Amino acid sequence: MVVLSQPVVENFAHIKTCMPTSNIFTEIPVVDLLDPDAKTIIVEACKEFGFFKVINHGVPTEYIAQLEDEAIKFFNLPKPEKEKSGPPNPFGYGNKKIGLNGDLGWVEYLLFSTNPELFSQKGKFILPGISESFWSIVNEYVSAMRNMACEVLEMIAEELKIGPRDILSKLLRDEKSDTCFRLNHYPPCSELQALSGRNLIGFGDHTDPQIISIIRSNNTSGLQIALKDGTWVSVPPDQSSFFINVGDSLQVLTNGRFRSVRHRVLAGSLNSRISMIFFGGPPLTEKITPLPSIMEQGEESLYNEFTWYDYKKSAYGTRLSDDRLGFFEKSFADKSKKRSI
Ligand SMILES: C=C1C[C@]23C[C@@]1(O)CC[C@H]2[C@@]12CC[C@H](O)[C@@](C)(C(=O)O1)[C@H]2[C@@H]3C(=O)O
Ligand SMILES: O=C(O)CCC(=O)C(=O)O
Ligand SMILES: [Fe+2]
Repeated sequence: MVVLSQPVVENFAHIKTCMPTSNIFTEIPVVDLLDPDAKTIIVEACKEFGFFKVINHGVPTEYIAQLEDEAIKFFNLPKPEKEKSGPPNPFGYGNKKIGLNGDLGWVEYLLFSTNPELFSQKGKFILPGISESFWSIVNEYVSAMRNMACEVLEMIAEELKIGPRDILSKLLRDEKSDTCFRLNHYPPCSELQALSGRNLIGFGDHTDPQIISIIRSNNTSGLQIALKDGTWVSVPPDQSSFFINVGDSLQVLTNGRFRSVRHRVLAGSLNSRISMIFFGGPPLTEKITPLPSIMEQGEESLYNEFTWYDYKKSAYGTRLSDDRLGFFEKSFADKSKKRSI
């Protein structure tokens, strides 16, 4: 169990709450990476849920444990120490404020770019609260996540028969890949639970903008995903497995065949949740458009053409729960025309 010092009762008045749901996601697709049928299960899961769990992943447990220990050490530091690495712009330490447009959650976090140019200046780390050893553990972990994300993307390319095996994974292997990494800590909040039976929203509902995200957490629940019909279901935690999300960019690259999954995190009343998320993104100049090899004869793109830079620029101007992809859908112009009549 994670031992984190209890937070002082802080003001949670501006943070949204919701009733805990009893819906447990029991049909969660489980992908055994050593199973020869893994690629079929992955593609089915990406179409139906945009989400699945990975077991037999081969990531050494010591990488995971070391990183979790470092994260706990960091989040246990006194507030002024942690704040030396903030406020996030968008990288760095953040507390409750998510993004730049007024979103709040019961969470503190560290957000990193995995591109060292953004973090080191002549070998000196820009985030003062982050030691070199912490940084090197993050690097080891991120490179294990990149390998796993690429393996999954290669299985997808094979199963969909969309040309070279690396047609998707090369976007993450590119040295200019715009990938980021996040450590989240959701302190428990027993007071609210006792007062109202409600849970604080740790991280509000959203889709991830990138191609693919890999979530790993300790054994504390909180992650929920929305099914196609909009029902929220709770994902049972499993500290030895990884959970994979389809991001907006992969939805576009597959012309809507895969579903970018809406998800959120509820803070618990008893235990801290610690999560680490790898967000695999393409280079900024990459055009995000349906892969020509996936399109059937006569099929049209559902989206206007844009680069990852265009998408990110637009995404950073939105609130967490906004439909970011909506602005780029071809039907968006028609929808807004109809609305104004
Ligand atoms: C409110 C916001 C936070 C976010 C940038 C945004 O304007 C909209 C997308 C958000 C999100 C969700 C997934 C990842 O956690 C994240 C790092 C990302 O790439 O997009 C966050 C952004 C953030 O926290 O800065
Ligand atoms: O902390 C988690 O488990 C998920 C958080 C998340 O979805 C995100 O940071 O984008
Ligand atoms: Fe997310």
